[in-house]
Amino acid sequence: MTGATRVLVLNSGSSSVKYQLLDMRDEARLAVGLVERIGERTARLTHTPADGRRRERELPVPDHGAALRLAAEELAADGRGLDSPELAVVGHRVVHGGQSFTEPTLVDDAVLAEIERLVPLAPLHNPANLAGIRTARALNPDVPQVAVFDTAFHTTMPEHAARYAIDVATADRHRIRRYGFHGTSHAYVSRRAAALLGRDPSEVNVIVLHLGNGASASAVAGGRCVDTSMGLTPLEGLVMGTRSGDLDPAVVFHLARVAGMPVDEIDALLNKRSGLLGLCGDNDMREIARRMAAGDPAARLAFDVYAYRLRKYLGAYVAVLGRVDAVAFTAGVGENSTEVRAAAVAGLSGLGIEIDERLNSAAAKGPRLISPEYARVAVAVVPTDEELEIATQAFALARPR
Ligand SMILES: Nc1ncnc2c1ncn2[C@@H]1O[C@H](COP(=O)(O)OP(=O)(O)O)[C@@H](O)[C@H]1O
Ligand SMILES: CC(=O)OP(=O)(O)O
Ligand SMILES: [Mg+2]
Repeated sequence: MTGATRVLVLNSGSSSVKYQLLDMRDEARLAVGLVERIGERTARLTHTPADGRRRERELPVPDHGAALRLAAEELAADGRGLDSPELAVVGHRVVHGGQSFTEPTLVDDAVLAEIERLVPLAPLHNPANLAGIRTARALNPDVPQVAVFDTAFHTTMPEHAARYAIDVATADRHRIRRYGFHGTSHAYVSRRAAALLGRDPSEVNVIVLHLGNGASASAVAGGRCVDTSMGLTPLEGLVMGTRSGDLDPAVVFHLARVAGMPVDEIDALLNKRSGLLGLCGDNDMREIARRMAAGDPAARLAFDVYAYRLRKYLGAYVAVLGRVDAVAFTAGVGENSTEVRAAAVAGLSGLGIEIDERLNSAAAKGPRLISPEYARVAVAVVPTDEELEIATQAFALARPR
């Protein structure tokens, strides 16, 4: 491999920026960083270069542009700033690509304008992603920027899965349909699950359970997504750390009419104060497991609601796929919580889905099977790596051919 081989990956959330600098020759991480609490009185930056000597700073960071300039300063202090000739491309996670973007895309002014046009569909995420792209461009106008969309992998969903059963004209006018998110992770993990079975992705049907702070399930048939649990926004579907997931839409009318809540307050309630946090006051699954072990009934209920929703989606996606070869657990909770994995598949042996308790609780890293050998469906733990996937896609697009 000749020429520049480094990729900077930016993942801008609503109040944080995560970044990684990778060298694509060996996929080594040259730096990993996080700026959190952007816009609050003091933000915190954590930067860990390849030597593992972590640096931390607390300071006010007003917006995402300022966060990226700070990250660039830290990288420059390592001799790896955005002006380095080794930098091949900057890859950006962009949450909402609507129906416009089905693949990673080299950013130009038209692409920026289209991401801007999608802001009403993702008011918390897309502005942060845009700020990241604009700032990276300003810091080095010569380095290509590639946008990798959370929604892209789900654009293969058939119309009957993507449509809500509402008036078609209204839906179309306002671009209301099911888009799905976490696509980079679902794509990566479904491919890795196929590899774990020693099969080509085109030959296998996989259910992926991405369980982080945000959580979503997807049904992947022969490498293509056919359904996913998030919808117009990342609020639909599974119970999450702070989001309710599925509920009767009439709950919203009820809160407005009977409780007198303004729409922004309902939005905040369902997105930020619901899910596990709303049910028991904690959104960290480790804490919930600890409280549950100590006999705390609220934590128990939160866990049961979470696991029950997961089980329902598993059953639904067995029906969607007809034949399932693998179920893959991923992200913070999926990779680490033996309790959640066990509860999610409890009672599903009739569907061929079961796990081996010893394998499930073994302390292991990396992709691994946790189902008994005789089981019809392979159940696996497959660590996700959205940053590596974004870097790989961005590098492939930006490399001179
Ligand atoms: N050892 C663990 N056991 C159970 N849950 C864990 C463990 N480690 C992390 N988690 C959970 O993972 C979640 C965060 O997942 P992560 O994929 O990092 O989230 P995101 O990227 O969406 O912010 C938290 O709820 C945390 O409690
Ligand atoms: C889209 C989404 O839900 O992302 P996250 O899990 O990072 O909040
Ligand atoms: Mg994550």
